[in-house]
Amino acid sequence: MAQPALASEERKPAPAAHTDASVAAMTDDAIFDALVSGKIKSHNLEKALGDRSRAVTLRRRLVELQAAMAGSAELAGSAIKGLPHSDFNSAAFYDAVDGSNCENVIGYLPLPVGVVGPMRVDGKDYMVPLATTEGALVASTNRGARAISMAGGARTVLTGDGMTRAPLLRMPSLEAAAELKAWVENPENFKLVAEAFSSTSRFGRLQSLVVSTAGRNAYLRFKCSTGDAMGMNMITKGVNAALAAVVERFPTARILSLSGNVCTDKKPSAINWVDGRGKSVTAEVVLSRDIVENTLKTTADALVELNTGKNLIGSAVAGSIGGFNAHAANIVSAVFLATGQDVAQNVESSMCLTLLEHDDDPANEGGIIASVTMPSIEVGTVGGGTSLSSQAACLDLLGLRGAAAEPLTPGSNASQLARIVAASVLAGELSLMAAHTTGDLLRAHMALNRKPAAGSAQPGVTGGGAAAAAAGRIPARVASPTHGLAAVQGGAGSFRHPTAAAVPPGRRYFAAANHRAADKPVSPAREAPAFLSRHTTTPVGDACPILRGV
Ligand SMILES: CC(C)(COP(=O)([O-])OP(=O)([O-])OC[C@H]1O[C@@H](n2cnc3c(N)ncnc32)[C@H](O)[C@@H]1OP(=O)([O-])[O-])[C@@H](O)C(=O)NCCC(=O)NCCSC(=O)C[C@@](C)(O)CC(=O)[O-]
Ligand SMILES: NC(=O)C1=CN([C@@H]2O[C@H](COP(=O)(O)OP(=O)(O)OC[C@H]3O[C@@H](n4cnc5c(N)ncnc54)[C@H](OP(=O)(O)O)[C@@H]3O)[C@@H](O)[C@H]2O)C=CC1
Repeated sequence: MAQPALASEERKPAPAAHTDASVAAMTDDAIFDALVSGKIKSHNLEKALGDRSRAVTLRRRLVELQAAMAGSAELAGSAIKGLPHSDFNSAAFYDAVDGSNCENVIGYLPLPVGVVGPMRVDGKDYMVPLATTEGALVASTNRGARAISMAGGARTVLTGDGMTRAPLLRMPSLEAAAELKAWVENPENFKLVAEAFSSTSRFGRLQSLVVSTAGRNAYLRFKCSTGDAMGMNMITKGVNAALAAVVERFPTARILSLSGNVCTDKKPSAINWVDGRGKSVTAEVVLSRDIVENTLKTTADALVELNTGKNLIGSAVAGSIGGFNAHAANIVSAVFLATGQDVAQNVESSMCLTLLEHDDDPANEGGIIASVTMPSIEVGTVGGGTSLSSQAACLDLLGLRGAAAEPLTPGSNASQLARIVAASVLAGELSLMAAHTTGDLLRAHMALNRKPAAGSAQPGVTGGGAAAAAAGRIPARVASPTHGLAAVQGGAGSFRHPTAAAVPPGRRYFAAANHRAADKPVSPAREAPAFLSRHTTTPVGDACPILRGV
């Protein structure tokens, strides 16, 4: 296949830079102002400062500000404080865990939490936390998020919302199994069963009950709404009560298990792919040629061709169920870990159909329509691991902690989280697919995903990043001293900050002052000047780049 990667010389030039030493000598307040004004990039802090703890502290201050722009200013402040970075209150943690999250506890496992964003989803900006040990994942998703926000944001639709549980009943005969099915599926009897189900929860409401039979086995697939909970305990409790009503009518039925695998929980299955489980969401973004070429550094033709060959045909050849994507599971798992979801449910939650299509609108020649359709995202904002302090802080960062409060209806927080999961997957898909088209995958991972032994070159990559770029093997931006590859490979590199001229048009945040596309919405944080003025000396208003929309 032709590699339509843009030649490195066609790419935007790297911006002018501070030297690392000059940045390290600045005060924290001065660096923070430089971050806000776009003179220093947040993801370059470690390299520029040579002090990773200081980098994390400064980045947290920035994320607090960015999250404040996306929602409640004070909430964002407490969110980031709730996510520990230097010390950890293990006694409170063990108290919280006991009786709800883990048994036989012997410790805890620190996992790095990175952040992606601001990413615009349905007109609102989000800072999305990702917990992962796969270097390059956050960088990649961040690139996709940037492309999405530059395009005005992702739009999402929720096409289904119901958790399922399918107990297995063993009937004395084939006929009894058929009779059970007919009885349960009769609307009058469904009402009886639903009443018993609903008596167990203020939020769990039975939506449907479909029976599959196999010989004398009957599988009753209950589907219910679960408010803001992911809902597995809730539905299992409801099903237990509902079955009492069923068994009263069919006393010879034997309940073999509350779960008969037709649910299907934590295992691959076609039923979830076809019928949905949890939240069914589609997220879409329309990207212009400029964004495809300058942010993703590829072309529409290359993306469309690869998506067809890899995500559609390749997955079909592999006999995939719901795996018509590049790496949805990467982003789903990372968001799940950060926000306290049941990570085993990433099996079905990661089912995803990625579409990258040419835009037939003549006004968007060279652009693409990108979407992910995910029928089975199982998430909650109450229950399970969501109430542990660090995970709750990550939900706070999204403004989605706990039960949705008035005037929102119960379930709004959980469904919004599912929409953000889908949009984040869209970001990850766009960036990885772009990297595949340009041959950047391995190089990015050698740079960001493998620490070299002291003094040794990276396996699989010879020479420094700049040398590799000069040889045309890697894109200039990856090889730029402002990014990881040069550093890992021993490139001397200096820290750079963009000049007004060097900032690409359409840059969303951290752009040089006074660049703003007039037709794009303004961040809600524009209305939070008091909060901002407490946190930065950068002027609030149009002159403050961080307050600007795309
Ligand atoms: C690494 C990039 C993004 C470089 O890509 P690039 O375009 O050269 O990066 P750039 O330096 O020009 O920066 C562009 C933007 O990317 C983001 N970005 C860039 N660097 C950072 C960073 N350090 N930290 C945070 N964000 C970063 C950031 O938004 C930045 O904008 P800026 O803020 O600079 O204006 C690209 O090469 C890439 O996306 N590679 C793909 C890596 C990837 O997606 N890995 C995921 C795992 S793959 C896997 O596990 C599954 C697999 C592969 O087996 C599945 C399959 O396909 O079968
Ligand atoms: N039992 C099982 O088979 C399985 C369990 N799990 C585990 O289940 C746990 C999650 O179960 P889940 O049912 O989601 O959570 P919980 O068991 O914590 O139940 C949710 C609780 O929150 C209450 N609640 C308060 N406000 C709301 C609201 N707005 N919306 C919904 N509920 C609200 C519910 O009230 P009310 O009492 O009125 O319903 C209920 O008591 C996870 O730990 C997961 O790992 C995972 C897979 C299988």
